[in-house]
Amino acid sequence: MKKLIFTIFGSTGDLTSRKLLPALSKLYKDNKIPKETKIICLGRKDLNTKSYLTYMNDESSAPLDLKTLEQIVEYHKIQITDKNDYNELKKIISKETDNQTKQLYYLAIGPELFFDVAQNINHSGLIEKANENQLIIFEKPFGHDLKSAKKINQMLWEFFDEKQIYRIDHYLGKEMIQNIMMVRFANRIFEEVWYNRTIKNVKIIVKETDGIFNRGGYYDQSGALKDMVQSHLIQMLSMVSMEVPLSYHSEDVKNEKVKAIENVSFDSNSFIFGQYEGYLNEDKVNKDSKTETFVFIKAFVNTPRFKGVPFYLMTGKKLDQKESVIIVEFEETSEQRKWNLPLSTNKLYIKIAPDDGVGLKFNSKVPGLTGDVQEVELEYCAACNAVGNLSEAYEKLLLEATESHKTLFTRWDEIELSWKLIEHIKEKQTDPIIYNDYKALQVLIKEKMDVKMP
Ligand SMILES: NC(=O)C1=CN([C@@H]2O[C@H](COP(=O)(O)OP(=O)(O)OC[C@H]3O[C@@H](n4cnc5c(N)ncnc54)[C@H](OP(=O)(O)O)[C@@H]3O)[C@@H](O)[C@H]2O)C=CC1
Ligand SMILES: O=C1O[C@H](COP(=O)(O)O)[C@@H](O)[C@H](O)[C@H]1O
Repeated sequence: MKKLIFTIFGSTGDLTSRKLLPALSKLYKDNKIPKETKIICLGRKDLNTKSYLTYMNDESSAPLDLKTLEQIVEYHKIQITDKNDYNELKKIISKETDNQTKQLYYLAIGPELFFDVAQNINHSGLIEKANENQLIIFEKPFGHDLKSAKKINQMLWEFFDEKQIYRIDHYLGKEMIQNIMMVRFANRIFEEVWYNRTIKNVKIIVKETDGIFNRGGYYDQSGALKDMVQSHLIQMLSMVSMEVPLSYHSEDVKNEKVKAIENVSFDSNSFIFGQYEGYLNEDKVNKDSKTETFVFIKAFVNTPRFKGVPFYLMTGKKLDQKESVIIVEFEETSEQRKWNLPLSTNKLYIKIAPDDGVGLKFNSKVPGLTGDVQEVELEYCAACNAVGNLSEAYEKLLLEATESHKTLFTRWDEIELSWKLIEHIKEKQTDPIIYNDYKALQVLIKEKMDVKMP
């Protein structure tokens, strides 16, 4: 690839300021994308390139690398839902393009706009079907329910080849999510015990301290189930529970993930939905909204390997800390049971954020003249061992897309099945309880399900 044109629809939004622009400027600075890169940012706001970058810098939670971005960004005001504006866009892009140019079209917009924008891109000839130099990337959530997701996907297959379609789940770009397969399949000590006879339960946890910022318009229609469970949590669950793939090629891995998702069921008595106190005062949130900002679910993966093992899924906003982690808890040994001592169970921690790493808790003798036993932890810090900083998920994903690698992107059947699961949960959804303290939720989970969530 000699030249790259990266076009962003929804370029004035939160995702672009906090994730896409920082990732693109870093990739450019590190010479990971061509010297001849142009980022075409499209929006409705009346801005020029200079005022756009100033605006985005103000909006971003951390300062942008303006020096780099000034070299590659071009802002254009267009109405992305108006097909007539695409003639102008085509002229802008054609000016920069030859047959060596890779063109990526990134839809950093809500799914309600996917249809119009994809159709306009197709009808204006910006992307020709089967041209593998022209790719289209969709942010999550892909649709807002099963029906809309199917409709979008059907339309995409009319306009584009599957090879041109990239559906993002940014958790797949995270270092430790990619490490799940390594930990499972490249270590005899884990591979041997990855079964229901040795695994007691699995906890998949994504806690956030932040609220919804100014995303009320989107979030209030979505809630934690559609915003987080449908994508990130189900992806994590499938990677922990899938069978050994035939090979580590994208399609083989996805085939196994799909089989795992197909076998998921829920204990509907376990469901807990919460809404943080003050949510109703957030901008663009309905004053009587019942949208959940917290969810706890007990799930099962009904495969011979995992039948009977509870998978506790939990995610929420305004909780005690920012933490994404998978905890695999193992059964007691038969000796432990015999001794009837209060010994801990072994626990494997796959730490996704804020620290990237792996931890293993096990029992060990207290050193010295005592026979006591204590729980100790072995820790591996991936970030500490990386050369330079670990790359952020979006850096990895954008780079993969520029190189036409699809392993870290989701396939349609994964998304379709995940939406089916969300529909099952939604059928049993109850009004959320109001919380202002994570401890109260912990107590509730303990009382209701007899499980201690960290
Ligand atoms: N923010 C995040 O951390 C994450 C976001 N996502 C996903 O990315 C997508 C974008 O999210 P985010 O950036 O947070 O959303 P924002 O609400 O911050 O931004 C939405 C963008 O879409 C544009 N837009 C909205 N409606 C229209 C319209 N009718 N016509 C033209 N442009 C429109 C807005 O333009 P204008 O400024 O003119 O209103 C803005 O640029 C969503 O699907 C979200 O789920 C996924 C993962 C994380
Ligand atoms: O997709 C989303 O993810 C973020 C959490 O991602 P993380 O990388 O910070 O763990 C979440 O805040 C947001 O609501 C959701 O849309």
